[in-house]
Amino acid sequence: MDQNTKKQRAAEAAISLIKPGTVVGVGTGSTVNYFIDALAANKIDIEATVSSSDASTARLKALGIDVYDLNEVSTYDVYVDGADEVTNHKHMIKGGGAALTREKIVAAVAKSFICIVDDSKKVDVLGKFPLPVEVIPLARSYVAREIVKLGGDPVYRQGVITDNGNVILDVHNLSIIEPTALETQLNQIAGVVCNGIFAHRPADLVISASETGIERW
Ligand SMILES: O=C[C@H](O)[C@H](O)[C@H](O)COP(=O)(O)O
Repeated sequence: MDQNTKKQRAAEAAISLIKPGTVVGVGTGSTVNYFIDALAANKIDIEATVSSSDASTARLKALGIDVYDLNEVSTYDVYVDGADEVTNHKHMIKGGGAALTREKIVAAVAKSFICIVDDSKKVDVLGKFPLPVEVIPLARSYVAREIVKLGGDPVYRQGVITDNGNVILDVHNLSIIEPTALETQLNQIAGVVCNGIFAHRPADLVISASETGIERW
């Protein structure tokens, strides 16, 4: 079974957790694209969505699904998003598609976070996937030097501007033993907008698809 089929199966497994009449939080990426398509195909009568990126907003609207501005919503039940890595503790690395900051905000407003992945994303320790850090453009070199002091190897993601007008540093060679502490530490560097560790707000449920079926934890 190829990776895209697994992504699709994880996305479709999340559909049964979506209740009619509710607002649904929608993440970003190829796995979430399958979720958006399944939301439309299953014709679940949701009230609307809130979205974590311009790309997801465009896909939702193209399929006739309403998108609320997050400022119109005080809270909502379920946020569904993919991840680049996820652990048994439901900590994640996100931001491979540069959408980490809006994802963290939209996830923060949700009562629960459902992470949908194929089984290649499951890891014991975060950090093999280079950690995305969104940075104010003016601060790029300064932030990179500060990250080197923390033991990481930052690489500027050339040609990528986030939906917020910022740039991304991908930090290689981190073994993230204490994700909550590193999430906080990175956020304290002046010029960092957000980093891709989701540990302060982990997932509540991970749905992972493999050759043999769906695993939930
Ligand atoms: O910025 C992108 C997001 O964090 C994605 O959720 C993450 O990169 C996983 O993407 P995909 O489902 O395409 O593997």
